[in-house]
Amino acid sequence: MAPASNVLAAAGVLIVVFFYVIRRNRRRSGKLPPSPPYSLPLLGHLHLIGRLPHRSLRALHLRHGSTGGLLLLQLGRRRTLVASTAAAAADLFRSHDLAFASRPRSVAGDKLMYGCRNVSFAPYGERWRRARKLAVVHLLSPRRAEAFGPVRAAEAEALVGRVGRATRAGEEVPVREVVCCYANAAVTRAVAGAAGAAAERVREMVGNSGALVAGLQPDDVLPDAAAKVVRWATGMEKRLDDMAAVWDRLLSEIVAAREEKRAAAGAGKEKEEEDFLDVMLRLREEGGDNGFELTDDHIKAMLEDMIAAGMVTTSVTLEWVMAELVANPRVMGKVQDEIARVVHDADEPGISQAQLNRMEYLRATVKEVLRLHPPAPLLVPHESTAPAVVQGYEVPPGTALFVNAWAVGRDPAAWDAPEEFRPERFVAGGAAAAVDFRGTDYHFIPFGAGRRICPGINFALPVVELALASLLRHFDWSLPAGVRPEDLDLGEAPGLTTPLRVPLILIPRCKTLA
Ligand code: HEM
Repeated sequence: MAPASNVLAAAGVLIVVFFYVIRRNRRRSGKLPPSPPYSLPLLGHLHLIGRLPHRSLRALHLRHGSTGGLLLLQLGRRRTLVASTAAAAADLFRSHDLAFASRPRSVAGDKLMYGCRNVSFAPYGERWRRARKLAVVHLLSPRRAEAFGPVRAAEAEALVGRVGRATRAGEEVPVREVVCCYANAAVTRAVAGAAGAAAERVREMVGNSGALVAGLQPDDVLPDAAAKVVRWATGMEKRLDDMAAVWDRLLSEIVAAREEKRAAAGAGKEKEEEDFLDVMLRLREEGGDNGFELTDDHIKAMLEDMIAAGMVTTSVTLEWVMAELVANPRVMGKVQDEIARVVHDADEPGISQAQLNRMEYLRATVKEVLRLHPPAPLLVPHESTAPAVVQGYEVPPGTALFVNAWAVGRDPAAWDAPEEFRPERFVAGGAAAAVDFRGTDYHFIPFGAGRRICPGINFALPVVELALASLLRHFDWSLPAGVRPEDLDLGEAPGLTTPLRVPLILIPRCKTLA
C-alpha cells in the first residue's frame, strides 16, 4: 500500500475510534446521574465542597442535580451519590435500601471503634445485624427507655440545680456546657453506669474524638498507601492511635471495675436494674447473645458507640431548641404556657413521662427544630454493595451515598414556607400533623430511614423532652444585654454533627425555685 493511503487508513481508524469513544461516553454518562462539569485530577469535585458540606451539596444540587434530586460527585477517590430532595430520599429508602445499607470504610472508625466492631460504622452484614439487635433489645427499646426514667429524672434535677445556682449568682449560662453535662450523664449512666469523674472523662473523650472524625479524611481522598503517608506526615496517624489508646484505657477500667463489682455481689442485680454493660457481661457469662461474640473489644466498641451516638446528638438538639426559642419568643411563651397547664402543681418536684406525653406543642417544637437543624445533616454516609438503577440512572456498586436530611427538610416541594420556624405545622390541624420522623415520611428524616435508621429514637426523645420541659418550667430565658433575637447567629459549625457555630449564652431568671 502507498504511504498516502496508509495515512488515510490510519486517519480513518482514528476517526472511527474517536466517534466510538464519544458515543460510548455519551451513552454511559446518559445513564449515570448528572455531575458538575469541572472535575480536577485526584480531587475530582472536592474543590467544590466548602466548610459546611450540607450547604455546598444543596447549592451544587440546585445548579447541576437531576430534577428528581440526584447528583453524582467524585470526591477524591470516592464516587458519591447525593440525594437532596424528598423524592430522591423516598426512592432510595423505599426501593434501594438494601443496596445502600453498608458504610464506607473509615480508618478513624477502624482505629477508634475496635475495627468497627460497633453498630454505627459496621459494614452491612450478620455482625452488624446482631450488634444492632443487642443494642435495641437491651438498651434502646421503649421498655428499656422507660426503665431508665429514674436516671433521667435525677439528671434533670441536677440540670435545674446547676442553672438555679448560676441564676442566684447572677451568672450567664453557657447552654452547650450545661446540656452536654446533662446528656452525657443521662446516656453514660444508662449505658455504662458511669457517673461523676468517669462520666466527665467520657465527655471529654467524646468531644476530642469528634474533632478527629469530622471533615474529609485522607482515606476518603487517596489510595490506602498514600493516605497512610499523609496521615503519618500530618501527625494524624499518631493522634488517632493516641486517642484510641486513651479510649481503650478508660473503657477497660470501666469494664474491669464492673466485673469486679459483679464478682463481689454474687448473684448480681435484678434484671430491671441492669445497665447496658451489666447486660453484656451477663450475656457473656451465660454464653453469648444468640451467637453474637462478646469479646472485651466488642463490649468496649458497643459502649463507646452508644455513648458517642447518644450524647452528642441529644445535646446538639437541646442547644438548637434553646436557640430557636430565644429567637422566637412567641413560641417560647406558648411552650411555657403548655408546661404550666400540664404540670400545674408547683410542689411537684419532677415531670413524669405521662405529663410529657400530653405536651403536644413542646413535641412539635422539637420536631420543627429537627427539621431545620438535623444534628447529623448528611446522616452517616452509606455505601452501596450492589448495582442499582435509581430514578432511571445507573449507580455502580461501591458508591458512597449522602442523603442530605438538612436539604430534604427544606425541600419546597414537600414543605410550606420551609425556611420558617413554625412548630404549629406539626400540631393537630397543621399541614404536617401526621408527619413523623420514624422512617416512613421520607421528607422528614433527621434520624434517617430504612435499615440503618437511628435505633436510639425511643431513648433520645425522653432525654431531650424532659430537659427542655424542666428548663422552661423553672426559668425564663433571655439573651445577654444588647443582643436582639434577630442578631442571633444561627449558623452551624462543621462536622459529622453540626452544633451552633457560636455557642449559645443565655440569661436565666428563676420562675419557680426558691
Ligand atoms: C436527637 C437525637 C438523635 C438523632 C437526631 C440521631 C440521628 C441519627 C442518624 C441521622 C443516624 C444515621 C442514620 C443513617 O445512617 O441513615 C443515627 C444512627 C445511629 N444512632 Fe442516632 N440519633 C440520635 C440519638 C441517638 C441515641 C440516644 C442513641 C443511642 C443511645 C443513638 C444511636 C445510634 C446508632 C447506634 C446508630 C447507628 C445505626 C446503624 O448504623 O445501624 N442515636 N442516628
